[in-house]
Amino acid sequence: MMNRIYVALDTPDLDRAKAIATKVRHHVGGLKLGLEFFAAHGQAGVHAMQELGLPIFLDLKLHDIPNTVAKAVQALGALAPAILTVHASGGRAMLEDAKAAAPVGTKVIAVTMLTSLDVADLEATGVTGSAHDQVVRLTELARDAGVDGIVCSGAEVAAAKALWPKGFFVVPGVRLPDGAIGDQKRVVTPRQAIDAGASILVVGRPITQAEDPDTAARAIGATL
Ligand SMILES: O=C(O)c1cc(=O)[nH]c(=O)n1[C@@H]1O[C@H](COP(=O)(O)O)[C@@H](O)[C@H]1O
Repeated sequence: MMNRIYVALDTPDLDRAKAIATKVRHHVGGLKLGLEFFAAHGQAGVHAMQELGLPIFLDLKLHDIPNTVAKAVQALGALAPAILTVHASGGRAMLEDAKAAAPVGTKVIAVTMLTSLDVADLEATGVTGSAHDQVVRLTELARDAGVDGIVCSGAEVAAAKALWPKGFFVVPGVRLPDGAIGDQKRVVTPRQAIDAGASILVVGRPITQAEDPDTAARAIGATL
């Protein structure tokens, strides 16, 4: 079974990103590069990380008008990432155009409700109802727009998968029972997320902030 952990290399320091990736490369299935890394290093930084030979998840959570997102996806297509994220709340036309602009081998994945939000945060943005309802609504939108899958917390992934059995489900915000939660709000254990139907897990600080990232990645993998 392929390794389902993507390590989130959230740092603006290219040498640090490379050092962590080199340490954990045999214990993760891929590397996730996000806004922090991309803002600092752009496409050249992604190329540098591709030298490690692992699949790249480019997590830029694009959210803009359809034309702008499609053109950005087209420009990023040169990197041929395995996975690319957009925000589901950008709407159906944006999702359709993002998918149409992506290379054939790139999964376009729609972020539903960030794992750093709770119901009160959602309500402050004008959306009432539970996290479950919001994830279900955006999962249906993403599925009907023809993208490849969604990002949600481990608390909603079972409901999302029931609506979309062939979808690809990315679950971040996972923590071992004794782990520091930080800014995340809807957290489950890695094992709970996999049991509930996650296709892959995104794990950042529990690996990158550990004294020994290699041991931490192995310990998480051993619970799956
Ligand atoms: O799209 C994501 O990967 C993502 C979506 C989401 O709802 N929540 C979330 O935490 N993430 C990302 O997952 C990673 C979680 O990092 P840690 O909380 O350090 O494990 C970060 O890189 C976030 O950008």
